[in-house]
Amino acid sequence: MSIGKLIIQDLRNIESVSVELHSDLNFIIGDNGSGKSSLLEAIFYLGHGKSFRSSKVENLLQHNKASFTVSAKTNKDCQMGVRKIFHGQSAANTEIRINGEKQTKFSVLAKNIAVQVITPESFKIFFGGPKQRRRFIDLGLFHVKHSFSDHWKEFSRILKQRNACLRSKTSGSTLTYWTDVFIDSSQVIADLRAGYVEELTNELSYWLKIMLPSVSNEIVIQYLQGWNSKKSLFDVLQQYKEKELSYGYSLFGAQKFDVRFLLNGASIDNQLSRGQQKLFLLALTFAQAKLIERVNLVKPILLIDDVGAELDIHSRALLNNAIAEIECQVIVTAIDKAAVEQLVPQKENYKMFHVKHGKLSVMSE
Ligand SMILES: Nc1ncnc2c1ncn2[C@@H]1O[C@H](COP(=O)(O)OP(=O)(O)OP(=O)(O)O)[C@@H](O)[C@H]1O
Repeated sequence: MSIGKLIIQDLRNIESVSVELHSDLNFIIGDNGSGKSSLLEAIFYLGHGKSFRSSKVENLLQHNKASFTVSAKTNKDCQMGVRKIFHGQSAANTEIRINGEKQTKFSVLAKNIAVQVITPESFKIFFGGPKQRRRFIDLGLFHVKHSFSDHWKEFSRILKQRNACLRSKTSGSTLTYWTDVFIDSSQVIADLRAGYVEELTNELSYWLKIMLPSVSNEIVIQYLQGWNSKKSLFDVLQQYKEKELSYGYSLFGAQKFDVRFLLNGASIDNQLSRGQQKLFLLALTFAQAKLIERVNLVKPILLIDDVGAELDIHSRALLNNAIAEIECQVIVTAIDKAAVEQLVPQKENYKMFHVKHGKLSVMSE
């Protein structure tokens, strides 16, 4: 899947844009504050129903406007659109349409369009707390293992109930019941994730060979399921029953999973340079995109914001090799043409746009 026509209205500094994107590769060039990231925000919103930079969706709304709209026509003739309408400070309505039909859930849109973004901040966040890593892995699972979404909803419901018991210090049969179902549900989620991480690891090695060839054979993904892998979750919860009751929430289980990226057995963020970390994250994202494509037959859309940041000429050339290989729609932003010089293909198989004050124009050579 790739986006052909993209229409954006009243999103950040973009008042009105209607543009025909290239199905493979697009460059968005513009000064700081011109609206490059806003354009990526619009596409990301279509795939995720949220912003990639802010937890508040109202930050996407252009000042003094009451709604914003993003719509796209894909190369498969699928027309999809979202309008977010705000009423005063907090409440907002979301109107979602696919091929003219009203939809109530973003997940329906997300099944039709898989969008992944890499920004200069991504790698810092990614190697920081576990939140981003969990989100990344579960996004892949959502697209690749179709039963995951229902299992995850069920797990979240059970976790809530179990936490309510622990919070209110309800021990006895009610806690036993919720603990039993929590264990079963955690195991289902953990098995799905373990399978997915294994697939991702295999795919990653292919992309690392292209983007980080010098260390590609030494990098592994370590999966931490959320409790000691040498013990059953039942035994762990027995052992820490009092501790969980005193904390008032579940300390172990599938909600606590994480992944570590190791180079020769030690965390890669202490060993790779920032540019290499960015290449690693790109390789990981490309690997995930490829898995999504293989299973869904929907080509993900990759957004790379400010590609020049952290990457030297050599690294950009490596990224170029990966972009040539990925066969997904790629949208790259940069502050000037020089930053994308190594990424521009020989054949004119791309489009380059200039953005200024939230307006887009096709750039001539
Ligand atoms: N809600 C909003 N309404 C109107 N304008 C906004 C809103 N939020 C941000 N802006 C403005 O939009 C402009 C574009 O921001 P954006 O992040 O897209 O820039 P950019 O081209 O990616 O710049 P940089 O290269 O610095 O990252 C900024 O000048 C910002 O002040």
